Amino acid sequence: MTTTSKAADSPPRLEVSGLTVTFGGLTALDDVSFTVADGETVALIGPNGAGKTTVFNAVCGLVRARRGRVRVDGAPAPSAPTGLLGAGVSRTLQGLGLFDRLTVLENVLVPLTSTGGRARRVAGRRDPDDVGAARETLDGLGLADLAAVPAGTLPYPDRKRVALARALVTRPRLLLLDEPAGGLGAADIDRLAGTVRDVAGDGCSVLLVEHHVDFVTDVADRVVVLDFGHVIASGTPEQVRRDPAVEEAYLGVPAPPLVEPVETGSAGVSTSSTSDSPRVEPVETGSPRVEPVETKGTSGETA
Ligand SMILES: Nc1ncnc2c1ncn2[C@@H]1O[C@H](COP(=O)(O)OP(=O)(O)OP(=O)(O)O)[C@@H](O)[C@H]1O
Repeated sequence: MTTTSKAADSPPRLEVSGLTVTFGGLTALDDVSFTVADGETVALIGPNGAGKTTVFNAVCGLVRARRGRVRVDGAPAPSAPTGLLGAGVSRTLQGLGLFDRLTVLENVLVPLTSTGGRARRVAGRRDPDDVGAARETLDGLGLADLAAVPAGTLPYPDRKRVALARALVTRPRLLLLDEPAGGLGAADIDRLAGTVRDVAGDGCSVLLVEHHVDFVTDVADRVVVLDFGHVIASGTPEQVRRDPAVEEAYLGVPAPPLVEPVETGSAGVSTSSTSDSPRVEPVETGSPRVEPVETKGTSGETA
C-alpha cells in the first residue's frame, strides 16, 4: 500500500522522534519514536493508559512535548489544532464530536467553512465548491441519501461514518483515526476496512489507534505497540501478534515458553520435545485483544 511518489530521501509523512510527554509527575510518553510513510497505514495499539491518545494529541498540538519532535512531511507539526488543516492533517475523535442538530451535510462542511477567510460563510452562503466536495465525500462513504438528515437522529454506525466523512472532506495527507472500529458490528467494520484501504491507496497516510485486533490485522501495514508510554514492539501485524512482550503487556503475565511439555492423552500432543513432536505455539492461543471502550460518549465530545 505504500506509494513511491516521493523521492527516496524525502522525509516520512509523519515522524515522531524521541517524544516525551509528562503530566505533572506522570510520564505518559517516554522517548517514543516511529514513522508513517506516504500511503502507509500504521496502527498504534496498547493496553488502556498506554499513551496512544497522548500521541495523537501531541501530533495535533493539543499537548506539549517535554522532549522530542513531531514532523509532518519534514516540517514541525502544528503547535495548535488550528494549524492541522494547513498541514494536511485530519483526525477523528473517540466521541465523534458531531453537531447533533446540524444535518449530515452541514457537519461535513464544518472543516471547510471554518478555515481561513471562509468562516463567514457558515452563517448563510455556502461555497458551491465546498458543497460539491462535501457531497462527493458523502457519496464515497454511502451517505449521500442522509445529507439532509440531522446527525443526532442517526444510529451510531452512521454517525461514525459522518465523522469519518468530516475528516476526509479536506483531502488530508495524514489521517488520524481514534478507535474507528469501536462500537461497530462486523459488517460496518468490513466497510470501514475497505474505506481505510481506499484512502491509503490514494496516498493518504493513516495512523490509527484501535483495540480491535482483527481490524488492525486487516488494514495495518505496520503496528506500533505502546505500554506505559514506551514502544515495546513494532512490525507487521503478524510479527506483533507473536511477540511475547506484547502478550505480556496485555495479559500481565510472562509469555509461556515456545515449547511446553504437555501430557500425553487423547488430544495426541506429545510430551517430548523431540524433533518429530508437534510444535506447541502458545502465543497463537490468544490474540492480544482488548474489547473496545464504548463508554466514552457518542456525541459532542472534543479531544
Ligand atoms: N490531560 C491529562 N492529565 C493527566 N494525565 C493524563 C492526561 N491525559 C492522559 N493522561 C494520562 O496519561 C496516560 C496515557 O493516557 P492515554 O489517554 O494517552 O492512554 P491511551 O493508551 O490512549 O488509553 P485508552 O486506551 O484508555 O484510551 C494515562 O495514565 C492517563 O491517565
